[in-house]
Amino acid sequence: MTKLLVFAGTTEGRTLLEALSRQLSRQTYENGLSVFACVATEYGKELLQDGLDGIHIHAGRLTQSEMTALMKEHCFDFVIDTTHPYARVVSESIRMACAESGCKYLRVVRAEGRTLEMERQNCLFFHSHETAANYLDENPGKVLMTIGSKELHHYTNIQDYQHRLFPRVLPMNGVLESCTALGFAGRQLILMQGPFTAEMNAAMIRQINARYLVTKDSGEAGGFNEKYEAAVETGAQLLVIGRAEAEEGLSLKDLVEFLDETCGLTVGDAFMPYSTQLLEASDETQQGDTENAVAEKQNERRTPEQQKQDTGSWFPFFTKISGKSITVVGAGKIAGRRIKTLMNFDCNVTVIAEEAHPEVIQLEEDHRLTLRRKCWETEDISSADYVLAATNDSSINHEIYLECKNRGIPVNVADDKDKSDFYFPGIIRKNGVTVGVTADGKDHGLAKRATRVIAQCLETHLE
Ligand SMILES: C[C@@]1(CC(=O)O)C2=NC(=C\c3[nH]c(c(CCC(=O)O)c3CC(=O)O)Cc3[nH]c(c(CC(=O)O)c3CCC(=O)O)/C=C3\N/C(=C\2)[C@@H](CCC(=O)O)[C@]3(C)CC(=O)O)/[C@H]1CCC(=O)O
Ligand SMILES: NC(=O)c1ccc[n+]([C@@H]2O[C@H](COP(=O)([O-])OP(=O)(O)OC[C@H]3O[C@@H](n4cnc5c(N)ncnc54)[C@H](O)[C@@H]3O)[C@@H](O)[C@H]2O)c1
Repeated sequence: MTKLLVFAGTTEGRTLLEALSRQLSRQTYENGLSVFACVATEYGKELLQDGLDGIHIHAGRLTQSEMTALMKEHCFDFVIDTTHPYARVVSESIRMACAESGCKYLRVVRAEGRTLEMERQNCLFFHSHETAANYLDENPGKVLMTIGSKELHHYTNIQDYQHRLFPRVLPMNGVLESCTALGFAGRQLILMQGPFTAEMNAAMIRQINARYLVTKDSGEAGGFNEKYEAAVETGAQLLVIGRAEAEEGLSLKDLVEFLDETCGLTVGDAFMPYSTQLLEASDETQQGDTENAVAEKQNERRTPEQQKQDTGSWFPFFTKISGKSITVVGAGKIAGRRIKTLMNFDCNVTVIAEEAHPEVIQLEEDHRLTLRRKCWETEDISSADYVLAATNDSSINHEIYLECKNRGIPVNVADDKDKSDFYFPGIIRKNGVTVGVTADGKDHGLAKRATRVIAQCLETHLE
């Protein structure tokens, strides 16, 4: 009998547990494997909700002595630590508890240092302040800067930085002077000394309506965890500059190989690299029949019927948008997101909406679009080359659709894909490359995840 305890809470943890769960479902004898999992956070619990048959999951933070007690009670052969790279305190406790209970400790580290899981949680990593500044220059929205004052000058090339950036710096005369010299006015500056709690960070993000939080890869002492938690909670994107020092341990693949060899298991058979897993996770969990899904995915040979199903219905022509007029009806959550994306392209955006998202209002104040605060009327689209119908009233969206058909204007209807002439893709722009992502309108969550994965990949690999 092999008894495993897995401290999860990251994508690696979930991937490992799913593979172990598949191993358990294949087990024909009783005394082969038993798996106990611990997750500390709500997020970890959410990730683990589906598809983990046969695994006992404990949710909630354990103290070191509770860990030791659990380990002594179950006499685990191996305790596998896949906790977050920034959760150093937790790793340390697990290590100590293993030493006290005599269980063998195995640490899983990320091959690339990080982090599809963090990417999903709104993190982007940059090697230098320059590349982060370039990114911010290309992506609109307010920014809470928590890198101190010495490196701030890297960010003054960002268009409109005096309005977009809110540096949080130490309350010292010299610091204030250097920030003022860089062109930051009093209303942009937050002069406060830390440490800051996650709640405090979140409140500041909300107060300035920041879309981004910029931090150095400072580890615990720099309050990284509190910033990370605040970013996750508010939905702000965390831009992390620099790399944390590498941690020692096994990659997930090596760990699985080790388990298979040492314990006579075949976990590796059901193991897919987690980037693949991430993309495929939703169909897998929805289908429930994970065994079949894995077998199918591993089978390269496809029947003609399957190949037909794989044929895309949406071709990514890249359309010349320069100088074109795009009318967006609605300025809420969805329209707002799309308008922000359009701001990275050279087109004339006109927005028709009764109520507008604050960021759209800000864009109007910055003269980057035309906003007409009114009810939609047919004439509003008369000069449009493309129309996005994104009000929260489906009958209005339908009217817009009919009017566009009447006038031969290509239209996108946010609440009914069957009425759309074009889909709005997930978009990434990096170093002059534009990527558009579609899942053929069949799975928006998948399109979103794929967009995140590709963005991360370009961020890491495209110089
Ligand atoms: C890629 C992305 C671009 C963008 O929107 O910027 C995008 N949807 C995204 C996210 C998303 N969409 C939805 C959710 C809620 C959760 C869920 O239901 O899963 C989430 C998740 C979220 O918001 O987090 C709900 C939803 N979406 C559509 C309908 C109506 C329908 O299906 O008929 C409904 C139900 C509405 C309702 O309930 O009334 C339709 C469309 N959405 C499309 C694009 C088009 C092609 C998609 C494709 O290629 O597969 C398509 C077909 C037509 C179009 O609108 O162009 C973006 C990811 C951006 C990113 O990377 O963050
Ligand atoms: N395609 C997608 O990715 C996706 C995702 C989620 C939701 N949706 C759909 O998108 C639509 C918009 O959702 P939301 O969350 O942005 O809504 P929202 O409530 O945040 O915003 C609605 C916007 O429409 C405006 N509006 C309503 N009636 C209007 C009218 N007659 N004239 C002018 N403006 C009008 C409002 O003033 C507001 O700006 C919904 O139909 C929703 O079902 C699409």
